[in-house]
Amino acid sequence: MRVLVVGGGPAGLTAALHAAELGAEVTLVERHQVGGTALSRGPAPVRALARAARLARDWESWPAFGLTGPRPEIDVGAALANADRVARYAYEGKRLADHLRAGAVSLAENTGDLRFVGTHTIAADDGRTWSADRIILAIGGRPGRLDVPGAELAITYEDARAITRIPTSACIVGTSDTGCQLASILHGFGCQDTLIGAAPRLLPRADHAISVGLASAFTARGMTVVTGASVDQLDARPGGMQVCLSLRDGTPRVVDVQRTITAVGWPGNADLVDAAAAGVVTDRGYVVVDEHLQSSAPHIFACGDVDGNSMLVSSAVHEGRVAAENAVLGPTRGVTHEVVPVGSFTDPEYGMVGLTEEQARQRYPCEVAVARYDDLLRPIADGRPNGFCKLIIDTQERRIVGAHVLGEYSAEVIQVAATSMAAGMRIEAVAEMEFAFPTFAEGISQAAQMLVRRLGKRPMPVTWSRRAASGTV
Ligand SMILES: Cc1cc2nc3c(=O)[nH]c(=O)nc-3n(C[C@H](O)[C@H](O)[C@H](O)COP(=O)(O)OP(=O)(O)OC[C@H]3O[C@@H](n4cnc5c(N)ncnc54)[C@H](O)[C@@H]3O)c2cc1C
Ligand SMILES: NC(=O)c1ccc[n+]([C@@H]2O[C@H](COP(=O)([O-])OP(=O)(O)OC[C@H]3O[C@@H](n4cnc5c(N)ncnc54)[C@H](O)[C@@H]3O)[C@@H](O)[C@H]2O)c1
Repeated sequence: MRVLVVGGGPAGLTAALHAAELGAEVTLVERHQVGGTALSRGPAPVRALARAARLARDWESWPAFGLTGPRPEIDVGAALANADRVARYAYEGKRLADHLRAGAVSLAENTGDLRFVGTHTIAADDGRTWSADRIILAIGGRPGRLDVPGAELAITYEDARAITRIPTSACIVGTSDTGCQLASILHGFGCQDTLIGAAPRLLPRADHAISVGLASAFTARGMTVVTGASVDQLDARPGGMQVCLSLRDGTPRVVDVQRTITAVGWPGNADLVDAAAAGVVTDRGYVVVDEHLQSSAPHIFACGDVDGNSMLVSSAVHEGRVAAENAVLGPTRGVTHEVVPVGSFTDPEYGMVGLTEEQARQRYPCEVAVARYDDLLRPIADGRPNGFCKLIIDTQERRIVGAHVLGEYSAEVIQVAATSMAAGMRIEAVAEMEFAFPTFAEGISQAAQMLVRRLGKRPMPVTWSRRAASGTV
C-alpha cells in the first residue's frame, strides 16, 4: 500500500515513520524543511527566548543572593540568533531527514505549498505530483490575524521574530498560551506590555486559580492586563500606533504603543490545500475527522494541529501514530487525549493536566488541596516563593483528576502529577511516595498529604511496586 504524508511536523514525521514500520510504501512531502512549527518556529525557539528573558530578569534578584553588578544589556540580534541556532539544531542535530530515509520513507522537502489536484493526488506549483492509496494530512496551522480596520499595522508572533529592536511599548492581543508567552518574554526584554484579550480571564482554558495567579504575577511585574476587551481598530501614529478597544461594558479605551503583536488563534491550514477537491470537509481550516482521524473522504486521514483537536506536540505525535495505524491497517483505533500535561514558559511558568476544578465538580464528587510554595523550602531558598500546586481528586475513586501548578519549573513539576494519573495511583500512594528534597515537586506531595489527612486514610491495595519489592511478581 502507498501512503502519502503531507506535512513534516511532529504529526507527519511520526505518521510517516510508523506507516513505514507497518509495511507501507511511504512518501513524506513538506513545503519547507521537516520539523514543523514545533522545531522551527514554536516551542523550541520560544523556549530559548524565554530563557534569555528570564536570565535578564534574574538580575533583579541578585542582591538577595549577595550579588551585585550592572543590569544586563539585551542584544536582540544575538538572542534571536541563539533561538535560530536551537531551531537549526532541532533539524540538523536530530538529522531528521536521515532518520526518515533510514526508516525507508521517501522524502521531498522544500516543495512549496502543495494542493490537491484529484482525490488521490497532490501537486506542487512546479508541476510535480504525488499520488497514493491513502493520504495523511499533517499540515498544521498558522497564526490567525485580526479582522479590524488597520489590522495590517499589527504583526503576528511569527513576524515578531524578524524584529531587530525590542519595542519600548507593545500591545499583545490574545491572552491564551501564545499571547501570555509572548508578553512575558517581551517584558523580560524591557518592553512595556499591554496584554489584551477578548476572554474574561487570561488563559481561558486553564483552571481559574492559574488564570488569577498568572494575572496577578504579570501585574506585579508591571505588565498591564486588560481582559474581556475587543480591539476595534488600529490607527497609525508617528513612531507607532493607537489601539482602540472596547471594554466588556462598552467603554472605549485607547492605548498608544510602538508595536501590536497578535496571538488571536491558530486556524488550520486545510483551507490552503484545496481539500474540497478531494472531498474533504473542513471547518475554519481544520479537517473534520471522526474518532479514527478519518476525514469525509475515507482514504484521507488527518492528524496534529490540522484536525483542531489537541494542539500540542505530544498530541500531534500520538495522533500521528494512530493515523498511520488506521490508514495502513484499517480505521479501528480511536484517538484519546486523556492525560495530556501542558507547560508553558511564561515567567512564572504554569503547568496543567486533566480537568479544571470547575469541570471536575461537574463530573465527580471532588476534594481540592493547594500547597503554597511559600510553605516549601526550595522555593524559599531559590527566592521564588510565589506559586502553588493544586490537586483535584475524585473522592470516590481517590485518584487525581486534575492538577494545576504555577511557579518555577511548572512544566516539569506537572509531569509528576500526570504520571500518577496515567498510572492510576490512589491519592494515598502519591502521599506516601518519597519525593526528593528540597524540590518544587514536593508541592504535589504536600497537596496529596493534605487530601489524605482531610479524607481519612483508606487501606491501600498492595501496589505493584511493593509486590515487586517483596518478590511476589
Ligand atoms: C509560539 C508557539 C509555542 C508553542 N509552544 C508549545 C509548547 O511549549 N508545547 C507544545 O506541546 N506545543 C506548543 N505549541 C504547539 C505546537 O507547536 C503544535 O501543536 C505542533 O507543532 C503541531 O504539530 P503538527 O505536526 O500538527 O503541525 P506543524 O508542526 O505546524 O507542522 C506542519 C507542517 O506542515 C507543513 N505544511 C503546511 N502546509 C503545507 C502544504 N500545503 N504542503 C506541504 N506542507 C505543508 C508545514 O510547513 C509544517 O512543517 C506551540 C505553538 C506555537 C505557535
Ligand atoms: N506552551 C504551550 O503548550 C503552548 C504555547 C503556545 C501555543 N500552544 C497551543 O497552540 C494553540 C494555539 O494557541 P494560541 O494561544 O495561539 O491561540 P488560542 O486559540 O488558544 O487563543 C487565542 C486567544 O485570542 C483571543 N482573541 C481572539 N480574537 C481576539 C480579538 N479580536 N481581540 C482580543 N482577543 C482575541 C481569544 O479569546 C483566545 O483567548 C493552542 O492549542 C495552544 O495550546 C501551546
